[in-house]
Amino acid sequence: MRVPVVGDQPRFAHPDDAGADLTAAERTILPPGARAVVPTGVRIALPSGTVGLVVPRSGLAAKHGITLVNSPGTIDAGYRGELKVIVLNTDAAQTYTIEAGDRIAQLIVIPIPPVEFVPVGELSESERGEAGFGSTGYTTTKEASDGAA
Ligand SMILES: O=c1ccn([C@H]2C[C@H](O)[C@@H](COP(=O)(O)OP(=O)(O)OP(=O)(O)O)O2)c(=O)[nH]1
Ligand SMILES: [Mg+2]
Repeated sequence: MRVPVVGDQPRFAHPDDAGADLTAAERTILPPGARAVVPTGVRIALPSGTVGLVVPRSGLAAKHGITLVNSPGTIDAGYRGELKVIVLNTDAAQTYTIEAGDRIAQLIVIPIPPVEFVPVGELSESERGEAGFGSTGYTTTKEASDGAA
C-alpha cells in the first residue's frame, strides 16, 4: 500500500516492522505525571478503508515510563492535518526530555471494513453472552467470584 506523505517520516526501522517511527518536531519537557501534545511536522493521506494507530514505543515505556494518553491514537483516513502525539510521563520521579528528532511513537496502518450500525430489537446469541469485566477470572488461583460481573 502506498501512502502519500508530506514530511520526512514516518520511517520503518526494519522492512518487516509493523510500526513506522514518528519523530518529535520540537523539544518537549515532561515532568513526572505531565502530558503534552507533540507535533511531528508530518501529514499523510491514508487510503480509504484503512486506519492509522499511533502506539507507544516499548523502549521508551520500559526505560522511562513514556506512554501515550490516548493509546492507540486514531488517525482517520480522511485526516490531512499534522500528526500529533499525546505523550505522558508515567514516571513518579524522573523528568523526561524529548528532543526534536527523537522517535516518540510509531504508526501502524491497518485495513478496516466498511461498517454500518443497524438498529435491531434483539442481538444474536453467543457463548459469552453478557459476561465480561473479568468474568473468566484473573489468575490461576483467583476465581471468577472476585466481584466480576
Ligand atoms: O494521537 C492522535 C490522535 C488523533 N490525531 C488526529 C488524527 C485524527 O483523525 C484526528 C481526530 O482524532 P480523534 O477522532 O481521536 O479525536 P476527537 O477528539 O474525536 O476529534 P474529532 O472530533 O475531530 O474526531 O486527530 C492525531 O494527530 N494524533
Ligand atoms: Mg473523532
